[in-house]
Amino acid sequence: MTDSGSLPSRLTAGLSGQDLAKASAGIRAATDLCQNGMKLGLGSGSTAHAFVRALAERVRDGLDIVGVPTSTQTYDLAGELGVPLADLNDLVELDLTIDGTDQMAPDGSMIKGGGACLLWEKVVAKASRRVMIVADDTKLADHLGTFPLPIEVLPFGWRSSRKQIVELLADHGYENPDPVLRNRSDDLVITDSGNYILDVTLGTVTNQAELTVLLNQIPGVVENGFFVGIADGVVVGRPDGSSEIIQDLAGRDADRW
Ligand SMILES: O=C(CO)[C@H](O)[C@H](O)COP(=O)(O)O
Repeated sequence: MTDSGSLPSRLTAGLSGQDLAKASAGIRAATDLCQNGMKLGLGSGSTAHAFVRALAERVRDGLDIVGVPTSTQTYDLAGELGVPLADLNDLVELDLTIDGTDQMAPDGSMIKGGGACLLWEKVVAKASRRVMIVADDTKLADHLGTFPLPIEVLPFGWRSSRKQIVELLADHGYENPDPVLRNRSDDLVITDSGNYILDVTLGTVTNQAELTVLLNQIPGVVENGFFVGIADGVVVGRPDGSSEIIQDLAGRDADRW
């Protein structure tokens, strides 16, 4: 389902290239996927935030939804824009989550966590009956792994957790894995749950389903950025402002987009 209909200029003014692609995916998701009465998971990152801005316009026009943010940044943005918010503990189950991705393979598996929000993002996605991803077309890859995998670890004993991560990855075919503690502008990145992020570049990944289980068995690993069997579909935005909705990704048997 491709759409290159006109985009509201107040949401796209001055944007070009990848930013326009992100905005077009976000606007399409808010326009075509959100309906009255829905309990929505609100993703994190610039593409999900383009969605939140477009959703806020629909709320101002009368759309009746409630949102659960997947990060403090999304909580702040959605709150400022007047999107009604709720605590996941008060809703327990959601109708639909719209979130971004760092990389998506043709079977719908993803690497997420470039914005350090993977833990809340996975909790919210797994609480949702349906998960749709918003992405510019650079995020679609024939396989995962060129984007470094984020792994959220407890600060307590993180060096021991890191050592076990290295051993696990080496045992599963990855040469000299080197998880790096994430810093931004020389400051250690601390997640919304008070944890650290280790980023590890893996190259070509084909065993993401197995790794996602094994990584989470290491004491101190809180969550990893593989999202396998979670996305139902993707809204792909392109630099010309067009967008396409691809449904039924989970379990899709394809090795190329
Ligand atoms: O997983 C995420 C944050 O943890 C984001 O969804 C991901 O990093 C994509 O971000 P952007 O839309 O800015 O490219």
